[in-house]
Formats: sequence, structure tokens, C-alpha cells
Amino acid sequence: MHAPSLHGLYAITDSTLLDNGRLLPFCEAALRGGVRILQYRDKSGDAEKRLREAGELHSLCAKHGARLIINDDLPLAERLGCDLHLGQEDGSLAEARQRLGQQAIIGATCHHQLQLARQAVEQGASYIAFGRFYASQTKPGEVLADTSLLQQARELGKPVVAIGGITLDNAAPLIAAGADMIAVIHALFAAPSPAEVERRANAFTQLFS
Ligand SMILES: Cc1ncc(COP(=O)(O)OP(=O)(O)O)c(N)n1
Ligand SMILES: Cc1ncsc1CCOP(=O)(O)O
Ligand SMILES: [Mg+2]
Repeated sequence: MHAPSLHGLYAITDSTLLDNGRLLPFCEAALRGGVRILQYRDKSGDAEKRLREAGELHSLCAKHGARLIINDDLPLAERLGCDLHLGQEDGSLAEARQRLGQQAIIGATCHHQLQLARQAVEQGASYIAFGRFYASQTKPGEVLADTSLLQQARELGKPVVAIGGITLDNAAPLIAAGADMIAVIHALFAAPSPAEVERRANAFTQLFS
């Protein structure tokens, strides 16, 4: 496994948008479009399906030189040898670091609070994620974060992720304010076809060049 670059477009799957056989073709299109960090985010609670889908995505990511990050589920990440993203209610970062090892990418949700990011870094997080920054169809109830937080968070010395309602039209100010990665669900995977996912992924990726 090559050294991960925690920079650029961070694509996150959604089990509703990517149902009916769309998960693999849409994710492959995103990878063709330049995604190198993909998160498997599935809230179904169907353990068998989650194991199968995450395994398939893991192989796909390996083919494209990308990393697969599992949302919420340390045992699944451990079983597949994947990376992990944990929210504030998703278990201990320190335990995850201990079980997945020093090389694993482990991300932490810090909402709109620098203090949560400080704690996450102390507990071994590889990156710190803030948001939502805009109106999000996926998580409308999340508290809004201020763009100034991104610049402040850079002082913690870890890659900074911005998330929440990010589109091709509103991403640039977040990158300018200090986001190393922009995490996107709807503006990428609500696309009507794999070709359009690839086009959008490519356009997001170019915002970083
Ligand atoms: C990159 C990234 N940032 C934030 C989140 C949100 O995590 P969490 O607060 O645990 O909410 P759920 O995604 O689990 O609903 C994330 N998944 N990824
Ligand atoms: C998981 C999550 N955490 C904060 S906002 C959000 C949703 C991001 O999805 P979208 O890009 O569709 O707003
Ligand atoms: Mg979570």
C-alpha cells in the first residue's frame, strides 16, 4: 500500500443514492475521475451486505490506488484491513488506533468545535473533519460551522476536512480557507449516471490543482 495523500476530493457513499446496483459503477466512476479517498457510509445495519459491499469497494480502491475508509465500524475496518472514520458517538479513537495500527488512516468528526479537534489529535486521529459548511440534503440538522475554523484548525498540524453541502459552485472558498480535503456525498453521487459522476469528480479534483 502506497503512502496516502490526505488531499483533494474525499467521496462518501450513501446507501440510498447508491442502491439498485449503483454502488460499484458509481464509485468506479468517481475513482476514474480522480478520487483517492473513498468512505463507505452505510446506515442499514445489515452486517452481511456491509461486509460484502465494503470488500468489493476495498478491491476497487486497491485497483485505483485509492484508500477505503469505513464509516462508524471499527470491527469491519479491522476485518478488511481498511481505514476508519469515527464520529463523536462512534467509539474510542485511541482504541481504534491501537487496533488498526500506526499506518491506518483514522479520521474524526469535530463538528464546528476546535476543542473536539484538539482531543481527536491527542487520541491519534490522522485527520480532523468539520462541518456542515452549507445546507446539506444528507444531514440537514448538523450545526453550521464557520469557514474561519478551517484556518484555525490548520494549527493543529493534521489534514483538515470540510464537509456538508459542498458543491462544485461553493467548494473553492473552503479550499482557500484551508481545507486539505472536501468531503462530498450528494453533489457527487446524486448524479444521474456514472459518466456524470466521473465528470463531477474530475471537476472537484481540478479545484485542488
Ligand atoms: C469525513 C467525514 N466527516 C464527518 C462525518 C460525519 O461523521 P458522524 O458525525 O459520525 O456522522 P455519520 O456520518 O456517521 O452519520 C463523516 N462521516 N465523514
Ligand atoms: C456526514 C455529514 N456530516 C456532516 S454534514 C454530512 C453530510 C455530507 O453530505 P452532503 O455532501 O450530501 O451534504
Ligand atoms: Mg458516525
